[in-house]
Amino acid sequence: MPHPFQVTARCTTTRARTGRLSLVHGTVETPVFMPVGTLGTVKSLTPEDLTAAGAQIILGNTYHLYLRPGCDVIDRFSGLHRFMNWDGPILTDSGGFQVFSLARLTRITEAGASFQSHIDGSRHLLTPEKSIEIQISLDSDVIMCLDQCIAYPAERAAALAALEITTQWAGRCRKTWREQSGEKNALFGIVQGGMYDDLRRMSAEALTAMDFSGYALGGLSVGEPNQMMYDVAEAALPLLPGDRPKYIMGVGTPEDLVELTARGADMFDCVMPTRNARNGQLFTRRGTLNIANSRHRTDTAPVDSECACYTCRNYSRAYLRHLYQSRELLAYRLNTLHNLHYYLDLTARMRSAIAEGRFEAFRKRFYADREPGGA
Ligand SMILES: CNc1nc2c(CCNCc3ccccc3)c3nc(N)[nH]c(=O)c3cc2[nH]1
Repeated sequence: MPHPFQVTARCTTTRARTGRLSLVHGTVETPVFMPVGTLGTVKSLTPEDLTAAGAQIILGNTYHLYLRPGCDVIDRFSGLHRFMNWDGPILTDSGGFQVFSLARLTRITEAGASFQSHIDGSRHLLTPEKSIEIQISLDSDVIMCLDQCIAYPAERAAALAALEITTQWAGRCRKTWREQSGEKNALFGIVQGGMYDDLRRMSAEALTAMDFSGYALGGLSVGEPNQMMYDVAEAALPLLPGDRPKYIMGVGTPEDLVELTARGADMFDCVMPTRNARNGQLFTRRGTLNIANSRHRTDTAPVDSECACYTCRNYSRAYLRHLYQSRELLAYRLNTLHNLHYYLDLTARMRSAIAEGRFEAFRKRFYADREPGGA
């Protein structure tokens, strides 16, 4: 299929832009935040909840789903959509990052990543070909190349070695994708290179030459200072083709989404809205608040008086604090519904601001609303 992305509006004073990504299971308006659904579920939410909250595309994960429930189970449903009853677009990560961050006794060779399952200790070899085959069997709309994410800090030589393996694997991924999926779904290359601008340029040029449907910046949000992440993204994003979507993996806070959209990024994923919800940290326009704090004990107001989500329309901070203190299951669901709505609404407001030529005003207001001590 011709590459599936077109830019629909551009900011004149920053690199922010809106775009449209046409995928097999639907169209995605960018900038977009993609809720993480590691094990075929965005924890505590149904697909109807996700749609009501404004989710356009969700994330699945090759590593997790391959280990449990296993591809043979998902094959019975012809893919992840029917298995989890989500009929919108799905992006699957290739498993590289999860092997490094979750598995034990991982060994990387040119062949692939050999590792021990964090579930039962069984040994596996994840090759570029295998990762693409699993993502095709998941019927993923956006497939990610298998890559090697380098930790932070990393010596230049280690960053170079990881990007060379990543580049070699990208070629093998593209070959398998062309042979086995007929290019039906989109395939994204992942730029590595640590915090070294010259290595990032080398990686971006090598992947651009292979002509992918879209490109991701990997190797960020791995413990580096925030400003360093912004600087690496600022230097690397313009090296990628302007007519292809640019995805920054594992990012980030609301501020990160605003700052990286301003630098030209189109797609984001992060566990923060869902994970922090389960830890009682709620996002609002004024900043974050911790619902366990005793100051909310008798507060009859919603989390955020300007929020239109189900939680804010129906429940008070006092009730949410009570549920959280009681470790009631409903606490996780209501907190997650709110946080996900906040992230999805933030990206929807950015899309409108860019389309209407007022992104800088939006960015100023975003910071002006935030109270120093949080919400
Ligand atoms: C949090 N910081 C961070 N995350 C990164 C990820 C994973 C992105 N999230 C995908 C996901 C999908 C389903 C379930 C859970 C997570 C990366 N993935 C790849 N392939 N390569 C990276 O360099 C890379 C770098 C990252 N930094």
